[in-house]
Amino acid sequence: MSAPGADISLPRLRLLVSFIRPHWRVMLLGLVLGLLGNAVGLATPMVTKWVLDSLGAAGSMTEPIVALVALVIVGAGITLWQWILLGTLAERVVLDARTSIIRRYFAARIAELTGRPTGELVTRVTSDTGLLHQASGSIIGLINSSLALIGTLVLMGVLDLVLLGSTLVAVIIVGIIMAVLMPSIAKAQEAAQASVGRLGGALEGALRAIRTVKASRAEARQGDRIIADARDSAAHSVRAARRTASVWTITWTGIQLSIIAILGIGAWRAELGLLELSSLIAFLLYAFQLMGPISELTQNVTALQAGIAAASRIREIEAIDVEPRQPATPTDTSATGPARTDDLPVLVFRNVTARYAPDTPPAVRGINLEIPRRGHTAIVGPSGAGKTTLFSLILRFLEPRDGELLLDGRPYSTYTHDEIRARLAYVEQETPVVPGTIRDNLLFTHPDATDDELRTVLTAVRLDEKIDSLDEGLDTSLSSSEVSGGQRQRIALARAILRTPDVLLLDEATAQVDGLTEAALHDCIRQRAATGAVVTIAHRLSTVLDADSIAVMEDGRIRAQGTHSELLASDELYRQLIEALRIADSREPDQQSTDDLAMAAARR
Ligand SMILES: Nc1ncnc2c1ncn2[C@@H]1O[C@H](COP(=O)(O)OP(=O)(O)OP(=O)(O)O)[C@@H](O)[C@H]1O
Repeated sequence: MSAPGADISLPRLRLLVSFIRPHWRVMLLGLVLGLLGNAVGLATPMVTKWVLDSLGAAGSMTEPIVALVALVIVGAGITLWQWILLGTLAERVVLDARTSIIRRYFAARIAELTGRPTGELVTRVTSDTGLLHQASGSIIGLINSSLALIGTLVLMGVLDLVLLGSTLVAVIIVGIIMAVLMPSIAKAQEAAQASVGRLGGALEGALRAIRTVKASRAEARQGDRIIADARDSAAHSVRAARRTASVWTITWTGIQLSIIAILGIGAWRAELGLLELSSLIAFLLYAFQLMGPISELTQNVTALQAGIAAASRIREIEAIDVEPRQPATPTDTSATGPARTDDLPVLVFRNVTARYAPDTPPAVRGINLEIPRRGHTAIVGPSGAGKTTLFSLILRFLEPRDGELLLDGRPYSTYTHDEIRARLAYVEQETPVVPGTIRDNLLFTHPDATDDELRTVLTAVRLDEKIDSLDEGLDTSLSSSEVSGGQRQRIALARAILRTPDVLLLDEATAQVDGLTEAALHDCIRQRAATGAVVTIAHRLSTVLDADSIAVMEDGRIRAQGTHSELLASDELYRQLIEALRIADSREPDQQSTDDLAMAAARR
């Protein structure tokens, strides 16, 4: 990605300033300290001239020397204070930006996050925010160094206008070189940063799929692909480094040549009696000092450009859509819905159509489905039939385009996302556990659950003995290899049944699970279905046979619904699915899913 130009245009500068604005008081103090520091720096050569002018005048040397020492000490104190102040400010700006992005990520709609490479999202927090660090002090630095430059030139002019003329020639040449080279340095830095973002995305994806990468013997190829992004970043950074080096070298040489010129012209003018020797020395001191503001200007412009690029990448993230915190339709008395009775279905789909993007065909259409307050509803169907989309709608990861969902007879729009999810428990198929220990995972939804409650659910999923056998028990990290895939699924199940949810949503793993896990799963489904609602995306015959009601999906629609025997008698696709599941069950148990089975059925 190349951000639109690397210029320091006003709107882009405003973007950077927006990160620093909350800290304007500290900025102001930093600026005042900077100005004081400048004044001290500018005064030093003049006081040196005072020392030289007092040479020979007995007894009058003390004052200027004391003043010189005082200037050095005060200058050091001011520099130290400003340094610490601006360093702290920079860290605060970075922390603020990181906090804001992290909060945004967790508030975002699922589609906003799943549509971007995870690693790139991570890079925005870790790497881009870092660039704000230097940039935060660069605005003050720019003001300071510009004023120092002007102040130095003015005082040089006070000392000798002819010498100032030769100095100005050097300064103008340096200025032109900077103006030409600086934008290209910023562009190169920006491109390097974009490559780092791509690298993060690709690396994260590849590490996530490391088993497949290795099994496919694709380590070298995959590594090369990602290293290409790293190389790309390095190439841009090297270009930036080369240009920065050129700017520096030319600036240094320019200043040194101008000092030699000043020395020559100054000595000649002193000989003619047009310039005092003390003034020449003071002028030379200013000429040496000139390097300070010029190099500061260079560094600050570079930091500012990098910061502006980072700021626009960070603000881009702030444009991502978040889930609303308030219900779309505020609840009024008429919207509270019918009284909650056992007959009232807990969830209802009323003619629901949903699509993932405005220009894509609907993923599900015309869905009418009731989930009773008690019992097990299984959803079956071939791959792409819309099973996961149905779950996404229930969990409100996706909003219907037409129709509506009801919870306890009340439209979803009258609830907040939080209120709805508080009534559900969800066991996802692919990543059922979060990073951390077993305890962290169990307490994830209800952090206040007691150890007794944890033990009860662990017993229910037949994990109690396993946990007891672990050295660190509940505090065993899930990154440890001591916990198998099936056990992870049971941990997720235990978490889901911890506080008896109204609706347990279970996306059954397509991969084969061990016997113990399968048995635990079915016990839990049965127990939960006796008192609450369980909805499964079923991939196993035993789960389907367990269900009180089965919805058969095909091509985004529910084509049939009923009990197992009703569907066997009435629905051809269901018969094919079941036949395929039977074949799968009678075969060596492996990675069968209804998806593969449906394909098998289709071939028959
Ligand atoms: N994030 C997405 N963006 C765009 N289209 C999507 C997205 N997720 C699913 N779809 C499309 O929506 C339709 C239904 O997909 P869905 O994932 O709900 O099916 P499924 O029955 O769960 O399939 P599977 O069993 O393979 O997971 C498919 O045509 C799919 O291509």
